[in-house]
Amino acid sequence: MTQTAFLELLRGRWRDPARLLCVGLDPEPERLPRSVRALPLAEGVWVFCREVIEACAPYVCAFKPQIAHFAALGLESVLERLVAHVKLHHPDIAVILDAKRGDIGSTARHYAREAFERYGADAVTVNPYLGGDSLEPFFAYPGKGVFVLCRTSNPGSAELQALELAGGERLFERVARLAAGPWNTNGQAGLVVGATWPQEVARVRSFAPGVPLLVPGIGAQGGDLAATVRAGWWRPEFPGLILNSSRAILYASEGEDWQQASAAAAQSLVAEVRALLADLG
Ligand SMILES: O=c1ccn([C@@H]2O[C@H](COP(=O)(O)O)[C@@H](O)[C@H]2O)c(=O)[nH]1
Repeated sequence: MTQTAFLELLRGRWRDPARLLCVGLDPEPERLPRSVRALPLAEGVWVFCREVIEACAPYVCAFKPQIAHFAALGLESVLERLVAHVKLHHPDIAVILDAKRGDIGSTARHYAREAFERYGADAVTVNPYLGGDSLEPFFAYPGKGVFVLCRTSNPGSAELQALELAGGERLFERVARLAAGPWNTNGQAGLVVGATWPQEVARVRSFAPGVPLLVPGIGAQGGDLAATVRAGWWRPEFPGLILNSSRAILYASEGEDWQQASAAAAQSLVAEVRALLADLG
């Protein structure tokens, strides 16, 4: 069966231009609602994530499972099942596997296979530190999105990513230029830029026009939603922003009304984005 290319999935969901939300799936056993914690761990994580997917599906352009949250618990099979669930029940919604892979080519081939063949993700996050050749195995997959870490949301990200290179360009700017240009051999490149750095979102947008930006950092990390949308939004038919929120949606309520609480949090984020876009004109 041919799969829809990642950018086509985004275009489909962006027919509603405010549907820029990506809900991150970062299960944390101690934060699961009491009734879910009563289940065996694998069953609890499956039920919790599946219900969040169902509650939030109307509001999202993508889901982003974070692989460490599953692998650390030995729950890779739950992750496989969740991706398959999205692909079966919501085939128009993209799954971005947040794995931040990066290694020499021979190993990177296995990471790419893991993301796209084992898990069946539509896109994956990768670390560019080893250079363009380490990313080739990911870009070798036609139609699969490759999100290159550019200016990450964490407090220490400037330590390396903002270093000034000879000639004055900063490292993250070089990454943006390379990822949008020569590295992007399958035409499905994206960049990861934190909502905690809206000015850098604007810089990255100027180096990578029209490239989708995966923007974590709103919600639990306190990133600036309004400034981010203004800085990174591209065009009405291709807004170019995937705004990730994980904990603020997943754990909107840690009580037994969690499905409704997650749906309400997702809906209100989309409403906020809609109001911001109306202001943009
Ligand atoms: O720069 C980055 C890159 C990835 N992440 C990941 O996104 C989510 C954010 O979770 P919140 O609960 O919304 O803070 C998480 O999976 C990170 O690993 C990021 O935060 N920053």
